[in-house]
Amino acid sequence: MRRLLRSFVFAWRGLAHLAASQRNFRLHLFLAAPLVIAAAAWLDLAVWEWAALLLCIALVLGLEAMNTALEILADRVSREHDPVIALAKDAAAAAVLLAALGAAVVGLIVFLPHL
Ligand SMILES: Nc1ncnc2c1ncn2[C@@H]1O[C@H](COP(=O)(O)OP(=O)(O)OP(=O)(O)O)[C@@H](O)[C@H]1O
Repeated sequence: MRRLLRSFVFAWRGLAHLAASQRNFRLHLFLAAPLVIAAAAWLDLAVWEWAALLLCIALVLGLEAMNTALEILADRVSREHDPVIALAKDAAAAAVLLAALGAAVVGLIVFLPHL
């Protein structure tokens, strides 16, 4: 039980760091996600629609977090210009982009019929 609690503390610390240091993460967490949730509540969406939207929010935020983790590690490995680090960072950025595009498509599929 104490181990589980410690894991939550570490994860919470990670969230606090992301919110304090990453502009994109802040935008998703404090602007995009609340807007989507407010619109979903206003439109009285079905359970599956809520599930799809919440999953998208979690996916985008989670991949933003992983992208930041990789950037931090890459910067610790080398601050010099390195084509391999560029590949790794670009791939992580692509993961975020793909999730954001998928979330946008899901948003259109869910919201358009209600509007
Ligand atoms: N050490 C490096 N060597 C080579 N290319 C790099 C290096 N660091 C960053 N880059 C290039 O710059 C891009 C942006 O990297 P950076 O670490 O500045 O991320 P960022 O601007 O903070 O991105 P994000 O908005 O996703 O947080 C990378 O995708 C990569 O193409």
